[in-house]
Amino acid sequence: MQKLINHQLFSSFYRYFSTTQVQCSRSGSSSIWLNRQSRDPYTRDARSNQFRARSAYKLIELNRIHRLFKPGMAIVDLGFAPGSWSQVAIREVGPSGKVIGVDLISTIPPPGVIGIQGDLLDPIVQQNIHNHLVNSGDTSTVLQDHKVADVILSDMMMNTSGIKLRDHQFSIDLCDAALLFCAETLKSNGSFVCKYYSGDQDSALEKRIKTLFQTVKRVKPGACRKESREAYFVGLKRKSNVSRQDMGF
Ligand SMILES: C[S@@+](CC[C@H](N)C(=O)[O-])C[C@H]1O[C@@H](n2cnc3c(N)ncnc32)[C@H](O)[C@@H]1O
Repeated sequence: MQKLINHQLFSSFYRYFSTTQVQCSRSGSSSIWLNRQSRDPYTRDARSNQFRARSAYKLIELNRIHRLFKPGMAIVDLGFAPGSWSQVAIREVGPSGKVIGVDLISTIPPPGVIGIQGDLLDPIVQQNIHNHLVNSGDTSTVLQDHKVADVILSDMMMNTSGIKLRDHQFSIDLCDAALLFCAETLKSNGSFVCKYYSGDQDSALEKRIKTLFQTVKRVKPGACRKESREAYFVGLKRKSNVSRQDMGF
C-alpha cells in the first residue's frame, strides 16, 4: 500500500515530466514520426475500421489467441483513453454486456461504453467502478465485496520517458494496482490483461499474477512496436480465496 501512495505522489511529477519531454522530442522528430505512421499497416487499418487507435489490434490478437470475451460479459478497461480497446470490447460483448472505461484523461467514451474519469489508485474511483458494475452507478453507497467483472483489461501507462528504469518501475506499479483491483473485483475464472514495460522485475510480477490466476502467459502482439519494451501478461482462470498477503502485498 505504501508503494501505491508513493506512486500517487510521484504520478503528478511524472505527468509533468513526461508531457514536457514528449513535447520537446516531438518537435525535433515529428517528420520521422509522421512518416512511420503513414507506412504502418495497423495505423492504416485502424483508420479504415474507425478504431480510435492502432492499439485495437493488440487486443484483437490477444482475444483471438485466448478467447477472452463472450456476449453478455462485464468488462473493465483501465486506462481506456482514447478508447480503441473499449471499442473492441463492446463489439465482442454486445448489447447485453457492459464495458466500463476508466482514465485520468477526460475522454468521450465510445458508444455503449460507460466512461469514468479518475485515477485507478483512488479508492473512490474504484468504488465508482464497482457500483457501475453492479448497476446502481450510485457512488454514495458503499457496496460489499462482490466479485462482478468477467474480464479486467489494463493498458495503463503514462507517456514513456525514455528512461528504461523509470518506465519499467512505473509500469510495474500500475500492474500491481490493476492486480489488486482484480483481487477485489474479478469473478472466479475471470481473465486479466495487463501491459508492462519489460525490465528486471518482470518475473517477480509474473509470480504475483500466478498466485491469482491458474494460467499466466507473456505475449507481445504483432501491433506492439518491435523496438518497444512493451508486452502483456494474460492471466486466465482467476482462482478464488486468494488474499493480498498470498499475492505478496
Ligand atoms: C496507452 S493509453 C491506453 C490506450 C487504450 N487502451 C486504447 O486502446 O485506446 C494509456 C492510458 O492509461 C492512462 N492511465 C495511466 N495511469 C492511469 C491511472 N493511474 N488511472 C487511470 N488511467 C491511467 C493514461 O491516461 C492513458 O490514457
